[in-house]
Amino acid sequence: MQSVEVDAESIIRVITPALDQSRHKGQAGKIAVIGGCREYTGAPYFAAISALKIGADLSHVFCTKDAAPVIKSYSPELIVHPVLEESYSVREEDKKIIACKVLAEVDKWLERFDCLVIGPGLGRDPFLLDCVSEITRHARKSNIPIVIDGDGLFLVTNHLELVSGYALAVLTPNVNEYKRLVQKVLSSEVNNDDATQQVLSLAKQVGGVTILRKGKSDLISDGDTVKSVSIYGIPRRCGGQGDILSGRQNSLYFYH
Ligand SMILES: NC(=O)C1=CN([C@@H]2O[C@H](COP(=O)(O)OP(=O)(O)OC[C@H]3O[C@@H](n4cnc5c(N)ncnc54)[C@H](OP(=O)(O)O)[C@@H]3O)[C@@H](O)[C@H]2O)[C@@H](O)CC1
Ligand SMILES: Nc1ncnc2c1ncn2[C@@H]1O[C@H](COP(=O)(O)OP(=O)(O)OP(=O)(O)O)[C@@H](O)[C@H]1O
Repeated sequence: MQSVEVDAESIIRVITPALDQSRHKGQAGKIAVIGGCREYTGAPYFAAISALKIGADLSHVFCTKDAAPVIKSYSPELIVHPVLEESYSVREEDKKIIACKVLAEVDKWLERFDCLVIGPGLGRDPFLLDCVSEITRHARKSNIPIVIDGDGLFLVTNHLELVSGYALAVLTPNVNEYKRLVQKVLSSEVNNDDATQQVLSLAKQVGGVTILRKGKSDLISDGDTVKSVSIYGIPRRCGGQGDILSGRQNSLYFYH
């Protein structure tokens, strides 16, 4: 099976709304990133700021208390909520009540968002991931589009029910994340000889979510068709490029 190469630049030009003096703040997009912990403060920043650079009006970050002052210091444009907690800062007996508080804090804002990115720099702390599972469930109940990236993919690969059958979810796996997804969902290994068919099967098997497999050519499938984007960027492969993609994806999803 062949993928269809698309002209991503032309599509972006068509879907991005023109600047218009009659619009008010928020109409070009209110997005949020769920991510950022002790180790990773760059990833949520890259995702949140790139959504703004693409044209969103408001960009929020929900991160751990440790990560928040750092992310705030990168940019005054971001609205940063220090609400997530990792196990090391929560006593066992307080976990239930803290989890409820985290969820209540996020719920206050959730319905205002046009799209969420879940995962850049989230880390893998079990307590934090449990809270993020609940946030994902709430977002899904409210029909908010979600882009899952980074450690969010680690979470959903182990809990496929969080996204399974949710057509408003986009998963953006890199090489490692894709391999884990293929092994979990298709019980097989990555097949680069028929990459198009495999990404199609994967998207279908997860119930029509969109899979964007990052690589030399990005392959994108919703379980019905497969598109590819082969525009070449820069030859450097430094950390953070996927985070920028997921943040931009967030704004573009809303425009589309
Ligand atoms: N500044 C920040 O805050 C940033 C934070 N980040 C956050 O970190 C979290 C974990 O994400 P991650 O990117 O570190 O883990 P993962 O994707 O498993 O890669 C790890 C190793 O896998 C390999 N490898 C990767 N690609 C490959 C390829 N194409 N082909 C072959 N091998 C490949 C390569 O291993 P090596 O070759 O060095 O052995 C690489 O070193 C996540 O939350 C993310 O959002 C990042 O966004 C970066 C900026
Ligand atoms: N081998 C490659 N050649 C050209 N472009 C690539 C290659 N691999 C990835 N890319 C591009 O780089 C972007 C980021 O992909 P990458 O695989 O680095 O994501 P990631 O590992 O999730 O990034 P991050 O460091 O932000 O976590 C993708 O949009 C993809 O188009």
